[in-house]
Amino acid sequence: MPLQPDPKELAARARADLRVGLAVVLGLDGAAALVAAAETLTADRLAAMRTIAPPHLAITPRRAETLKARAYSDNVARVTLPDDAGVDWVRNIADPADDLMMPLKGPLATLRGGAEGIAHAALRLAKSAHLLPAALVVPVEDGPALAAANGLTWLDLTGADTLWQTGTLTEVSAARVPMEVSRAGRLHIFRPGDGGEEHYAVEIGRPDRAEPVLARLHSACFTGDVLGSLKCDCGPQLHAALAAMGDAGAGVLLYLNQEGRGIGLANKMRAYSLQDQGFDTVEANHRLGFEDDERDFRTGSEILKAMGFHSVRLMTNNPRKVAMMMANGIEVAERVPLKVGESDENRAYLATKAAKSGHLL
Ligand SMILES: Nc1nc2c(ncn2[C@@H]2O[C@H](COP(=O)(O)OP(=O)(O)OP(=O)(O)O)[C@@H](O)[C@H]2O)c(=O)[nH]1
Ligand SMILES: [Zn+2]
Repeated sequence: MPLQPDPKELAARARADLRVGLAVVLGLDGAAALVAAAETLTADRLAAMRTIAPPHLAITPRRAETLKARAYSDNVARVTLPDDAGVDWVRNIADPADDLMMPLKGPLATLRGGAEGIAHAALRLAKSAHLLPAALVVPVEDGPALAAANGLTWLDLTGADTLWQTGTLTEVSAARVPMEVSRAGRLHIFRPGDGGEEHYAVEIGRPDRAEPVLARLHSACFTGDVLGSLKCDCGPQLHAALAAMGDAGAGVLLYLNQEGRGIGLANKMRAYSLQDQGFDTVEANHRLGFEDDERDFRTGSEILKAMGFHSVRLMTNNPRKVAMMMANGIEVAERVPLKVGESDENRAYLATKAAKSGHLL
């Protein structure tokens, strides 16, 4: 029935629900569970969830490692909630902000064996909602009935394997934007079909689609791009890439809204707080429960293809970007190094990226 939402549309609704603090009901292979994000959980909701069945808290194996809890899986760790645990307990497990002040959170009991698919999906949903990757999970008997009785979103993940893939991107508008680097600037806006962030393509001149185009995949960095933060090299890289395209008379810069290497600005500021406590950029992401890089570079290759490009001269120091382009049908005719903006403040950050994330110095 065309009026009914499909799983991708329901997932978009579920993400919005989690962000406002609503629980959602997830189903997988005949099992079902009530799921709420740890970050937005209220005491009332926690109490209501407890009346249904004993909850557990799904966290990532990365976060479990910091908390010295056994994950028993590469996908998710499921921490049993003590009877007297309230929202503060849940938040302290989810959020590493006070780890150093209150290091003893354990010993934490974790579940071993049994179906973990829903707990894993709950983490993926929380991540894609740019919340902390931690979710309260309460197994339920009849998912659709519970959802219908309480006006909650029911999302059955059975067979919905494409749910986590980037949605199709559609160009929604474009217009001329004369810029300092080039009068012949044009901004294109692309919207994904999954309700996620829009991404932008800045086209300079009229690049020949038959030739490799000078290209940059730039991930949004509010602090670097807008505030001129000295903690990273993003602002200088953005401006140097645009200037090089202006000089060449042609190029395309994709401005991908993947703030904080895909964890969102709120989580990036959590990571910055941890960096002020002495952790490096990679350790900070791991303590929060994220991988060091959560970006999906397929978005970039999809936009390039939609614009008619097949081959790029890619301005980057990140070999992963090159590999992802090649794996997704865009030829990288040349890698053009982009080394600008090194300062006393970001030297250690750049060295960490080279040592731990494979960036080329
Ligand atoms: N999580 C996290 N993200 C950061 C940090 N510093 C910068 N970022 C983000 O990192 C991303 C930088 O991306 P890019 O400029 O594409 O950099 P890159 O992967 O190093 O690759 P190239 O610049 O192409 O060599 C942006 O999304 C920033 O917001 C940090 O300390 N933690
Ligand atoms: Zn930055």
